[in-house]
Order: sequence, then C-alpha cells, then structure tokens
Amino acid sequence: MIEVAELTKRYGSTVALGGVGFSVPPGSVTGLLGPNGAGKTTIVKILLGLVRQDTGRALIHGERYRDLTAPLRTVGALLEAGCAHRGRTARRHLRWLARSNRIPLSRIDAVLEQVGLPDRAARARISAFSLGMTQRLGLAAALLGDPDVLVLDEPVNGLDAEGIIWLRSFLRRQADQGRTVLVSSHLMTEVARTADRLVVIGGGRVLADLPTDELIERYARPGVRVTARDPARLAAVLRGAGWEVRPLPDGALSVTGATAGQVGDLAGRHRIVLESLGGTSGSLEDAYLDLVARADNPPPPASPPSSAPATPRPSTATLPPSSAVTPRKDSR
Ligand SMILES: Nc1ncnc2c1ncn2[C@@H]1O[C@H](COP(=O)(O)OP(=O)(O)OP(=O)(O)O)[C@@H](O)[C@H]1O
Repeated sequence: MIEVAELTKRYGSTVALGGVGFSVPPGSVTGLLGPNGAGKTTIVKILLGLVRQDTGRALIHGERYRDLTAPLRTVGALLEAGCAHRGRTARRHLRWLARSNRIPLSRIDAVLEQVGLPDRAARARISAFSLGMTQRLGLAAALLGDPDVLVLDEPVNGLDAEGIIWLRSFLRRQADQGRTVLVSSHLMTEVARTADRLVVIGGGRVLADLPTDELIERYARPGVRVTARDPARLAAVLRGAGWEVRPLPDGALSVTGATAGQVGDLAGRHRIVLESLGGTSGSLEDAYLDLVARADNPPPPASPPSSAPATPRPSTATLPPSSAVTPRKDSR
C-alpha cells in the first residue's frame, strides 16, 4: 500500500508539488500520469527517500522509505534507465545488489527469467545494452528482493513495440499476484491500457484520481474533427459561436461537444471551405488533454477537480440571429 498526502515541494521559486495526495492499493496497477514537468518524478523520488518533501507524507506500508527495515525486499524501484555501472555485466550488477542487500543469489536467475533477459545478454557488459535491455535490467533489479510494492518511473521509455506489449502483461501479472504497482508515464493511452486506476497530475496538483473506465466516461466528450483550407479562420468562427476548439498536431481542429452538422452549417454560412468533417467519440487522449488544459486554467477552489466534470468555457460572443447553431451549454 502506498499513501501520499498533502505533499508539497518547491525548487526555488518552482512549485513542483502543491499539495498532492492519493493512495495505491495492493493488487492493482495505478498510473501516475501527467505531462513533462507535472511533478511525477518528484513524487517518486520523495516516495523512495531520494528527495525530501517540504510538507506532507509519502508512506509505503505506513512507513517512510528510510524507516523500512529491508527496503529492497519491500519496494522495487525503477528510476531512470542507466543507473547501473556500465562497465559491469548485468549478472555482476545483480550479484552486487543481491550481496549488499542480503538477498539469496538464487534470485538472480529467477528475475532474469521474469524480465526476459537471456543468459547471453546477462553476461554482456551493460554498456552494450540497448535502452530496452537496460529497462529490463532495471526491472530485474527492482524484482530482486521479491518486493510487494513496485514504483516504476516511465518504464515504457526506450521499449520497442514488443517490449511495450511485454511490459503490459508483466505489470498485470505483478498486480494479479497481489503487488502494489505504481507506474508513472506521460503517455495516457499506454498507461491506461494497463492501469486499473489513474492519478492525473498537472502543475503539481491532482487533477483526477479515478478508475480508468470512469475517467474516460467522465472526461472524454464526443465532438467533431474537421479540416479546413483556412483552419485559423474556422477556429475563430467556431470559438466565436461558443464552441471549445483545439488544434490537433496534424492541422485538424477538434471541436468538443459539437455535431458534424452544426460545424458544417456554420462553416457554410461563413463560406469557409472544409476539407474533411466527421464526428468523434470521446477518446482517452481527449480526456487527458482536457484535464491538463484545466491545470492551466484552474477551477475555483470550491469545485474539487477529481469529482467535477469538465465545464465548457463560457462564450462571450453572440451568434447572428439567423444561426441554427446552438452554443454548447454542457457536454452531456
Ligand atoms: N532538482 C531540481 N531543481 C530544480 N527544479 C526541479 C528539480 N527537479 C524538478 N524540478 C522542477 O519541478 C517540476 C516537476 O518536475 P518533475 O521532474 O517532478 O516532473 P515530471 O512530471 O517527472 O516531468 P518529466 O517527465 O519531464 O521529468 C518541474 O518544473 C521541474 O523543472
């Protein structure tokens, strides 16, 4: 069991954590999700006693990491890849870890097998390892003490497609065996494939803490994906009509809560040429982007972020009287 409560941390004038709290129960995978700089690594490092918080608690089985009598047997941690001495072989690295933590050497073969590192690779120097193999070695080291808590910071980084699929079933297995698993990531779609629960953080605050399915249902809203010859003008017209518009990386616009007919009608009246237009069901990525966008425009303190559905931005613009488009009042 992991418990984090009222955690704050400043680095100079940067507020890395502004009062974060969540818990991770045994037998489940919890995804700690947030964009770069959201505070994920800071939380993980505080949990592992590598960084000291300003205020608040970060406990593993009710204790601070530094008070655990057998840390490696209690918590397996993966921080950034490449923590091991690059001149050693994987096997020597694991032997050194086992010896210094009084873990039976027989565990080495067990963990190498668990993470799928073949004996040939285990006898090679770590400097020759790909990033994916280094990640597997990091996981082997985390499992060495057979801990019942796993804290993994961005374990997907550096893994190829096969490695990612392997990691998903690996994490699932760990949770099914009763372990408490916390996995940080900035990749919503990836972590949501495995995690039972998602804690989304942004700007050092918890934006949502919900079972994965519930988070999608609550925050992913259907809308329209549209491309136009003049997307900037279309975006301005749609926003003027009260819709929430977000430019997508491929140049398309995402219009939350609208129907394709409404967008087409409005574009036609403004003589804006559309290149494609279609409805979208609410996606996980939308839910994530919506939550993170809310971190930049925080709601008033009275509305708790984890329980309130996204509120549409009120429009100050008025529509021409002939318009058939109704500015969205609510998404549901
Ligand atoms: N040692 C440090 N000194 C100064 N600022 C720091 C330090 N470590 C983190 N920060 C700042 O604290 C904030 C949170 O950083 P953190 O690394 O925890 O975020 P993150 O969610 O893990 O992002 P990333 O995936 O990019 O590491 C960021 O603004 C970061 O620049």
